[in-house]
Amino acid sequence: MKQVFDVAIIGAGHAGLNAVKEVRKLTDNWVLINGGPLGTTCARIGCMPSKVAIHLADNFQSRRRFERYGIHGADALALDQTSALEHVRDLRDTFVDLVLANTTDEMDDEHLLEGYAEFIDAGRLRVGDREIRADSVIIATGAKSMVPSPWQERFGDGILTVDTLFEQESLPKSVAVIGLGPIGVEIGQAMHRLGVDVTGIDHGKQLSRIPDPEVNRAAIDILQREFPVWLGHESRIERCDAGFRVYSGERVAEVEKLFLAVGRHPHLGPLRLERLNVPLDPHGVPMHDPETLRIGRLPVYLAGDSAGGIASLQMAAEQGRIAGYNAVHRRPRRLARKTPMAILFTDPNIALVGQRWDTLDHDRTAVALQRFGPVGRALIMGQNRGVLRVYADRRSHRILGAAMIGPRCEHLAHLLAWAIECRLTVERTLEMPFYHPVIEEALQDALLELDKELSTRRQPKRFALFGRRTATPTPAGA
Ligand SMILES: Cc1cc2nc3c(=O)[nH]c(=O)nc-3n(C[C@H](O)[C@H](O)[C@H](O)COP(=O)(O)OP(=O)(O)OC[C@H]3O[C@@H](n4cnc5c(N)ncnc54)[C@H](O)[C@@H]3O)c2cc1C
Ligand SMILES: NC(=O)c1ccc[n+]([C@@H]2O[C@H](COP(=O)([O-])OP(=O)(O)OC[C@H]3O[C@@H](n4cnc5c(N)ncnc54)[C@H](O)[C@@H]3O)[C@@H](O)[C@H]2O)c1
Repeated sequence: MKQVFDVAIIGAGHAGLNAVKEVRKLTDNWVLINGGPLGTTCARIGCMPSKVAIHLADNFQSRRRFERYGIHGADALALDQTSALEHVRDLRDTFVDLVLANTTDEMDDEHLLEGYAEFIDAGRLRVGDREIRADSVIIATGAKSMVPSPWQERFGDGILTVDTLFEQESLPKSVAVIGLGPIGVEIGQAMHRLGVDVTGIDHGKQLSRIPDPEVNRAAIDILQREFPVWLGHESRIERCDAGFRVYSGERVAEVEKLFLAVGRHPHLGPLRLERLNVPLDPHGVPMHDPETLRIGRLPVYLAGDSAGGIASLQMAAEQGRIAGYNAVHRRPRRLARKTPMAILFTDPNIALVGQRWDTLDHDRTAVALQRFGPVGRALIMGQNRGVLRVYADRRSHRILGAAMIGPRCEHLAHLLAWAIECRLTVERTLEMPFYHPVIEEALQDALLELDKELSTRRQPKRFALFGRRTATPTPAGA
């Protein structure tokens, strides 16, 4: 068996698989090492199965609008949770098969090694009883759901996470979702809509750390109409006959199970990184160049969730490509800075684009607020809850960022991200084509509001005079 490679890639998620694609353009002397099941976090427990569950739950939820439309009998509709979970697993298996078919299935034993890797030093790895030498190493080991050890020790039998949820035969009757980040909010709402009695709890005051206070308020308000959302207190848990009693400040819920979504942390423990002798950040992530992804001067690179930055599929793939390229080239490529975007697939969607509220220079920023209440398309869809906030620079008139909760905001977020990426001004964006009746008209209205504010500020004196002169009504027919 081969022992010496140009590159060893640790982890067969999207980061590792994209690294392989880059590396194999230059050399065939590489090995991909993967511990745990193949098929990627995205396809097995992450983006894909969660969105299947959400889609299913949203479809079932739409029965609540039927009576309004004159469609009777919705009360008789019932959801078979076992079949619903089977459907999630079926589609999950399809996604996993698609990943495997295009990647690891075609790799031979010389290129794919199953097992957990640990460093002996920067150029040597141990996988089981095998020692591997590599000129460069790419760490792409993903992240792991956090479960605080005291809770694991005392309540482990009652804890669900995204790693175990979709393996259940049926859902619990009641659940406390602890942690309302993207996972807690998306899965919490889906479980509620699938018939689980959900209580959502977070020790922070923001839902999913939404920095814009208007959007955060609207998101809390909208979710709270479906199930209790308790924010701002540490949770205390004890066992009771029903399962668990969960306290949050003055409030208490009795639930059958606990769904923990308190964060996912880089999965670096088994790698024995201390043997690299490099400084680690407080989360145990080696200090590395965020653009080249290289760790100090070692021929070792970090990519994807294991790098500890934003956990998103596109970011993992892109970092994998950069790490793969840099592992086999002398002149490094740098990670391009793209307009940040985060989309939560709740109903309605929550999205953040570009500059966040808490990083804006508020003296220089014009802010428009558009509610989805009166938006024609949203009314037609019966989904007119939510608010859109768009930020623009008062001097350059460029769009800086946005935060929103509203129907189909996944698409508005992309339009805005592309406008920001192209450095478009409010005026130029308004020159783009808009159709009717579409959700994008909410954006058009927000931009018109910004345009009005920016033009008023641009020429305050002239407009004031002009305004006074024309204040006298023109005689009809003049
Ligand atoms: C529930 C959920 C929903 C999500 N939804 C979205 C979404 O809607 N949109 C979005 O953009 N992102 C979403 N994400 C995030 C996205 O899935 C991840 O950012 C992405 O999949 C990370 O890819 P990766 O390659 O870094 O890691 P992974 O896909 O986790 O791959 C890491 C691999 O390394 C292996 N490994 C670990 N340690 C070792 C070791 N020592 N030796 C060998 N192998 C090892 C692991 O077993 C695994 O196979 C979601 C995540 C979750 C959990
Ligand atoms: N649609 C998407 O893009 C999507 C969906 C799901 C997950 N993800 C990614 O997966 C990663 C993990 O998501 P996540 O939601 O698990 O993590 P997260 O770190 O984003 O959120 C964790 C939440 O738990 C709270 N929390 C932490 N400890 C707590 C405690 N002891 N008690 C109560 N609340 C506590 C935090 O305040 C925070 O709101 C994120 O980086 C996210 O971007 C993305």
